[in-house]
Amino acid sequence: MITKEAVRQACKSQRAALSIADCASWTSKLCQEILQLEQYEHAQSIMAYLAMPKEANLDDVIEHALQAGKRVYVPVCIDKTTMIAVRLHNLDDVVHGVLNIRVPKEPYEIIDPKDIDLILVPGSGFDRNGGRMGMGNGYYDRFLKELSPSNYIAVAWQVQIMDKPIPMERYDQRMPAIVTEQGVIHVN
Ligand SMILES: Nc1nc2c(c(=O)[nH]1)N(C=O)[C@@H](CNc1ccc(C(=O)N[C@@H](CCC(=O)O)C(=O)O)cc1)CN2
Ligand SMILES: Nc1ncnc2c1ncn2[C@@H]1O[C@H](COP(=O)(O)OP(=O)(O)OP(=O)(O)O)[C@@H](O)[C@H]1O
Repeated sequence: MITKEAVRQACKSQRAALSIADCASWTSKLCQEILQLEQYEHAQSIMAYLAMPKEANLDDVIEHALQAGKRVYVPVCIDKTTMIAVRLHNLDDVVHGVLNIRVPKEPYEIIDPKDIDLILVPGSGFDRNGGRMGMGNGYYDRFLKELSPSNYIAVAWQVQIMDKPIPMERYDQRMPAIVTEQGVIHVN
């Protein structure tokens, strides 16, 4: 049997092997796909994430949302298991936090996850049934646990959609849909 960790390493190394030029070329298409989502259009508050290199980048979506007057939140990990959503007013108001991920400057304006209209969820790999492989700390699994799937959607590059099912465990949250630069994959 292939272990979850082996699949995680495969997903992560596959993403690391992407070229920066390819990622850059997919970014504007991805942004367009997200802006077209009905849930995005209707959302007054969104939670995005500040992408790591080669991760599906949402900076243009964040910029658009801020311009459109939506409230924007991004994740901040405060310990090994807990992630909070912190308001971002400006993409320039960030510092480099743990693992070099950008985070808003303190003091943090924290929101209750239940009060976010749309959460864009990152991952290292997904399958067509909404199976998700994250970075391995279970941050999003815990964060999404009590929320309705209508309030979140996964984001990835199309090459991160695996043909084989992602091994799912008890705590793993299935994604209702995945948006990539090639469109939306709806899960039955
Ligand atoms: N852009 C972005 N922000 C995010 C996440 C994410 O997936 N993407 N997260 C989603 O949960 C949380 C951060 N979780 C992360 C967990 C591990 C690693 C990571 O790269 N770990 C290293 C090993 C640790 C180390 O270098 O010390 C690795 O996997 O090689 C990155 C993010 C919150 N913020
Ligand atoms: N709701 C929860 N309560 C307790 N433990 C949890 C919960 N959700 C996940 N975990 C634990 O967290 C650990 C990491 O989970 P998993 O491998 O699914 O992370 P991931 O989804 O890949 O990571 P991330 O969400 O941080 O990107 C596992 O040991 C899992 O059992």
